[in-house]
Amino acid sequence: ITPEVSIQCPWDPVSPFRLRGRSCPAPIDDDSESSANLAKTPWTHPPYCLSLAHVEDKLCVYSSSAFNDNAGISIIAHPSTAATLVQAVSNPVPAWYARQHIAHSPSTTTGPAKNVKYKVGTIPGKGKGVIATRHIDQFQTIMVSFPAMIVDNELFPAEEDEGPVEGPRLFRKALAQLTDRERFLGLARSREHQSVDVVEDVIRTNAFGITTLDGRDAKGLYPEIAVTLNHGCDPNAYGRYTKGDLAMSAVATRDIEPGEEITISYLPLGMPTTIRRKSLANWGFNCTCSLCSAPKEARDASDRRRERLVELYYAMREPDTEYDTLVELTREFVDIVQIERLFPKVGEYYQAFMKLYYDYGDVESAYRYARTALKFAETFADPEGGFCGGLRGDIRLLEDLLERGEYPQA
Ligand SMILES: C[S@@+](CC[C@H](N)C(=O)[O-])C[C@H]1O[C@@H](n2cnc3c(N)ncnc32)[C@H](O)[C@@H]1O
Repeated sequence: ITPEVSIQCPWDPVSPFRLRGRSCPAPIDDDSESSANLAKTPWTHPPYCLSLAHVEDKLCVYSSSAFNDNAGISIIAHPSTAATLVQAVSNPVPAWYARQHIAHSPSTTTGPAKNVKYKVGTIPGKGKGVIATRHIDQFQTIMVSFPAMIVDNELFPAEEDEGPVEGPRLFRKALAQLTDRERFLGLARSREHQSVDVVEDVIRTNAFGITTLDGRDAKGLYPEIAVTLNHGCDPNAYGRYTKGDLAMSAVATRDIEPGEEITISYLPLGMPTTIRRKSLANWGFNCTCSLCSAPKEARDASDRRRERLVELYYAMREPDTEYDTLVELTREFVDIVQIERLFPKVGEYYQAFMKLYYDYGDVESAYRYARTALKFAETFADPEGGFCGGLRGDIRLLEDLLERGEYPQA
């Protein structure tokens, strides 16, 4: 690693408090030459690196004690990934707004809990949970959390495989360098009976899957969200991750009234009961959410609708599907999405519709679906992420086609 080399940061921050187009600092690791650059970074400890047997580059622990109002962060990543995280970790902006929602944790609250529309209370059958105290509008951000840890998925092979033997050493260092260790250790574990490292267990049980700016899959641990929000199979909130500032927010998928429990889905949305049960086994609890505890007929009806969505998805793609049939199938699909309230998936679904209608030469409908897809994606996905960027490009292309009128009519 050559310290002088500065790579172009793949992120143009949206925040007005940060500069556009700044380059990322050079990657640094534990060799003496590169650690001379430590002062230019937010890292408060020298990188602690291990060369893993089957991995090309080193994996290192990077920590910043000041991050997120001194809660601290530890990151286990390749040096090149850590370099792309420097901007987000240096950003002092999140502190005031990340902390304003932690009303239930006075020891860590530095300011008045303004705008907090919920409280933490007891939920029958689920332990603690989050309850709305005021009306929350659909699409509103309910809470924001910043990560205590980010770990490259290299340390998390498939459940049945053993992780690299060096894993526990990296995990231990990451925990030791965390300012607020209680915030981490207070989280649930689900493999206490097995010989799994505590840090690994906490992360496997509570972390969200995220992608770093350089496209690496990782796990992000967001304690405030993980410790409070219970799982719902028909949730009224959705976890939205924004790469540029590393925030995870809970966004309302529909209007929420005071007294309602706020839930997110721990699983991909839209799964039928049997698959949900199997997947939830990973968390080791019997789901008592509104859908799982609904009468059997209601659950079966929901399952049928969810299974029907998959059938429709394939039927719409059949090459011999007539245009009129496509329109009918789309209507049925949209109706089910409404009934099952799968609003965070509208971006993805409507993007697929855009492609299909375009293939049928119906550019006007393709354009309408693309616009709606973008509106939902900007709410539930990362507005600066690749999915939204791709949609914006598609919309420009479709606008251009519509303006020129140069396309075969449906
Ligand atoms: C991240 S914690 C959420 C807060 C937790 N209720 C508590 O009191 O600490 C996840 C745990 O909450 C419980 N939980 C979450 N969603 C649930 C659900 N839908 N049904 C039953 N228990 C649930 C399970 O014990 C699960 O392991």
